[in-house]
Amino acid sequence: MTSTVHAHGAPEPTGSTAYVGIGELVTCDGTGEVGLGMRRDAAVVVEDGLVAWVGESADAPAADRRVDLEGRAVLPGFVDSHSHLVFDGDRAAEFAARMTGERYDGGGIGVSVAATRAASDERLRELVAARVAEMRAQGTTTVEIKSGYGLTVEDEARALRIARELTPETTFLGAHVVPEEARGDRTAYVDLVTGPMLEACAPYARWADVFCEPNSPHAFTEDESRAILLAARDAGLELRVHGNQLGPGPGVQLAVELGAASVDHCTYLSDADVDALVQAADTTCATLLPGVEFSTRSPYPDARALLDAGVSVALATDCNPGTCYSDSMPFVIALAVREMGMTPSEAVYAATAGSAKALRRGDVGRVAVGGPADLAVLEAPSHLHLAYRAGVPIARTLATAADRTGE
Ligand SMILES: N=CN[C@@H](CCC(=O)O)C(=O)O
Ligand SMILES: [Zn+2]
Repeated sequence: MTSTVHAHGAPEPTGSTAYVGIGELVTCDGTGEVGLGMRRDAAVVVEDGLVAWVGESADAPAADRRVDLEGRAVLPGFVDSHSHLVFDGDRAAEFAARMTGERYDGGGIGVSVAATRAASDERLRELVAARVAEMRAQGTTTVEIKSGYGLTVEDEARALRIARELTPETTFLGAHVVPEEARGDRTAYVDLVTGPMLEACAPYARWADVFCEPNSPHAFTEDESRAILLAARDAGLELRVHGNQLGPGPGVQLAVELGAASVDHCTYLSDADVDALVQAADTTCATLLPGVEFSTRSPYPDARALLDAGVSVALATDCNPGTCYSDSMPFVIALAVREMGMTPSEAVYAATAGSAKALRRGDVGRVAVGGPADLAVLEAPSHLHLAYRAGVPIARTLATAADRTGE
């Protein structure tokens, strides 16, 4: 375990801290409006990285330190359950081309693969750490990180080793695309992913993921995806799927069939896909990534319809160099409200407890006594301001529990 860090890198002091004068405390305890568990004039006492007490500010017990938040809102730190932070290189020109009409088809991933392979361990480690620090500065306290820009046995294992230094939520994505050198023999590449690559990566990964997308020549078919996910499951990894991003496809049904924790994107869904997600709501979340629709000029998924049908909806950034180079959960919340029909409360829940569910984590994404003290604070009196003041940096991490490195 590494030591606890504040958003700005200062160590969390040992002993207890009473955060008092919280104008609005969002606990996500499942009660009240959409489960947000809101309390007014609240206080939270944090001790050694854990929440030790929650209650009325006036009743707060004595602590080693007392911090008056003067009416600010406090909420669980955001849970970003989908990111691809281990990369080098720049694809800003690809983004600019899309803004004038170019379509995204996954072809640019090869550019990031070449740059990432060429980077030293030290440089990659610095890049990933800086991105995680940027997330924390905006209120994110749990992050999932995928591999997928290595696509050789050594480069994928390296990406996961580096990611594992920062989070236990690491995901093996050797099946991101078929790399250029393997295009002539897709079967051989699938054999590599399900064989030596999986074996080298499994020790550093909790999850396995596949870019299942018949609408991209670079990604994986339903049969290829099933074979890769089954092999990963046999190796002890839990499953997630990139599905239905570029058009209708088999991703959602496959994720549900295999009991994946989440199917991510869900931009193009059929009625049968929605039905399957409703049936599987206890097991499989639909993780929506509206930063991708923003950055690829694509239609947004209909979150309103999914929520009304009873689907478990999560929100995440998908921070990556191609489809969304933003690691801002407040930006995602604002898009979810403005473009996908979610209420501000639904969006905050989906970005905290909902996204924790997509990682099968019952401990994070909520504020509960005995749980990790992962807290975000707003320069605002209410969670409504996250969407209301879009683009303004009002969220920051207030406290984090000890970094959970999975070691
Ligand atoms: N679609 C697959 N992977 C990423 C994009 C990766 C890239 O373009 O570099 C995504 O989730 O959108
Ligand atoms: Zn992704």
